[in-house]
Amino acid sequence: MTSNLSPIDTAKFVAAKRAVEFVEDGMRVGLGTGSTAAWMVRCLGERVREEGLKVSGVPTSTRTAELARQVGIKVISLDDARWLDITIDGADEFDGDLNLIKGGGGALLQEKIVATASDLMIVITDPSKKVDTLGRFPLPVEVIPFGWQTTKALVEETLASLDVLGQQASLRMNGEAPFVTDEGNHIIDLHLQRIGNARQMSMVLNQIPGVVENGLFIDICDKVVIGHQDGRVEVEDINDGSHEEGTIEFADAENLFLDI
Ligand SMILES: O=C(CO)[C@H](O)[C@H](O)COP(=O)(O)O
Repeated sequence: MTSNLSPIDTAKFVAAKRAVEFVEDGMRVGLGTGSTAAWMVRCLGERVREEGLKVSGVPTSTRTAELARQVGIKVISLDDARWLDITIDGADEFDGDLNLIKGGGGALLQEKIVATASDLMIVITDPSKKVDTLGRFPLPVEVIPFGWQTTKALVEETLASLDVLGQQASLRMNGEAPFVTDEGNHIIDLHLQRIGNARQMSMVLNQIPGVVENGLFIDICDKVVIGHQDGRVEVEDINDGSHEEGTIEFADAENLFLDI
């Protein structure tokens, strides 16, 4: 099999293509955000257009909503759906218990709400994002703009009392201005290197006034689909401990990308 996609995009496509096989007719589907999730939206759109699959999608960002509409997926709000059958999203890191760091793309708040409202949460990824212990990727923390510098100082004080190696916190920027999320908030990235107790870290961060949510997803993800650049795909399920392997045809991936 050949494709003009880069090896990393091929791996993302392979994971996305396998993951959308879990979507069934009539399902309400949470649509993640990021470059891997974008492949999933394209692959799901292909099933909608070519198989007549009927799904309603709840996007986790304005970017994803726009792409979903472009590829023919019916878009509804979470309030319309109330509860979802499945969510498929990317991640910045995952560990052996399928706990995650998310929010590299700045959509962690909607992503966590949508994933938590889903019967099944699937993460799609390439193998490079697997870690023994979370924390190599900077942990995003969404904070309200009011008094963000005070909130940042409180976060730094809290880090000093926890089992972490690094304690540097930086405001995420978009050029010269602070990055603004879809909900009008800012993001503080925590450069920790290693999070010894992710569950505790998540709970403690969310107790700080001004913090809206953090990017640790604990006990939320059910399955991880890992795509490889040669077309191999692995599916791990944390609930039943299963591990399956297969292959995905990726020669047509580029067309899907260019068409939409
Ligand atoms: O959490 C996210 C966005 O908030 C993304 O899922 C995460 O950043 C992974 O992105 P990509 O697939 O582009 O590597």
